[in-house]
Amino acid sequence: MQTKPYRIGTRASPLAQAQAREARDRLMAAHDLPEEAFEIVVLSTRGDRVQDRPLSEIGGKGLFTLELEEQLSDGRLDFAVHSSKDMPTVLPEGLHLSGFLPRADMRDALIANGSTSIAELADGATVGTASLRRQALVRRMRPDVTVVSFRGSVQTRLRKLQDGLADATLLANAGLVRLDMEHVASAVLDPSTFPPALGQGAICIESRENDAHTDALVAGVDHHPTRTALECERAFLAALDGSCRTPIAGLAQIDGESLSFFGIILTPDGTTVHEISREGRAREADELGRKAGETLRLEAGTGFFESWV
Ligand SMILES: NCc1[nH]cc(CCC(=O)O)c1CC(=O)O
Repeated sequence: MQTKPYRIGTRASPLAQAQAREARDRLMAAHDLPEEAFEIVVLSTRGDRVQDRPLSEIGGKGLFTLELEEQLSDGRLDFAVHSSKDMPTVLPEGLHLSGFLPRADMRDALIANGSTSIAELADGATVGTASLRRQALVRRMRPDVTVVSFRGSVQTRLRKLQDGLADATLLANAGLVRLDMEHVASAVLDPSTFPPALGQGAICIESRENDAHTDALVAGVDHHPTRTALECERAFLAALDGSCRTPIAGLAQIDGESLSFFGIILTPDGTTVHEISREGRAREADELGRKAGETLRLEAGTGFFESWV
């Protein structure tokens, strides 16, 4: 019997803390443990502190996980809770993703003062987003739209919208749901025309590879179909060397033993697009994602990746 509480690491944003509580609540239910068996440790990360520049400029996704991973590696934390889409494909040595909670809504929500689609936005409207994927997907449909950088927590971005810094913004619907803010969405966008980020909507748990005790705990909440979908999506991302500089989107869906995958890469202005769809077996998720990424990489050619970095 564990005597000290499990130390759960999370970033400080309200969304990150809601995700940590969801992981804790699921672990409590799965193992019939009291709330006191867990302690949620809130850390501020470099990615959270630097909000005036796009992520792609300040060093990418790793900045959101660095502080948590340091404390995880040296044993100050037992595990960390993250949004899968914020996780780099390569983790620090000795750490692994030991669990995936059941994926929530993976779609993007449009928040646009009444417009219920990208097509309906006013001529020359301004869209606030710091995501290269969202920027490219919007500009693909609406080259007349101007994109302005919006970073910060969900609350910060909604405040910027209210302050008139843009006519519309896009947020992960899963985040709105977790914050009980679904009502702010003007529309939830169809993944076939507005594909999500790889990993969007799925909460993951990161822990030490040699910590069998934590692995056994986390196994109680690991959701197999979500893990399989994420294996495919992360293999796709890794094959494309998914730096934060390439607009990239996609989705793996599991139906029993089968898997269907859709992936897309674009130039930031949305004028050049390469897409791929693949059907296969769930048990080959990793290979299917990797091959889809390699195929797309060849099709696009090296010039595609070098044209704007
Ligand atoms: N980059 C920030 C981030 N990371 C994960 C989510 C949403 C929650 C999720 O995808 O599970 C968000 C906010 C957003 O994109 O609106």
